[in-house]
Amino acid sequence: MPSEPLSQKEIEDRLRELPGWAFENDRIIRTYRLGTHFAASALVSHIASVQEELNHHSDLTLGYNTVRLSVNSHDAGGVVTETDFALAERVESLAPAHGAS
Ligand SMILES: C[C@H](O)[C@H](O)[C@H]1CNC2=NC(N)=NC(=O)C2=N1
Repeated sequence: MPSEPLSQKEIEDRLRELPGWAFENDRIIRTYRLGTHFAASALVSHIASVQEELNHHSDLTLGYNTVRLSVNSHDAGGVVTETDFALAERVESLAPAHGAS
């Protein structure tokens, strides 16, 4: 997966395809809301398995009924790359089955 920094325009273009995601402090971020704390913890576990598979890891924050992801590419110097969006797209594809919004 290319780890070249994406331009601001490229990031904005990609975010248009990912409702709920935003660019903040050189990271892409998303907060999911779940029905229960246990559902939120299950989503964290599922995301962690995908992150291990991709070898790309976000900062995951588990709240009462929320899961917050914040990610960029350390190996590229702490900027947003295609790999971050690959992770975001994988999480977007698995989140609905958890009842996440
Ligand atoms: C050595 C290991 O493969 C690398 O450090 C991986 C691990 N997970 C990672 N996660 C993130 N977010 N960025 C990276 O550059 C990265 N690199």
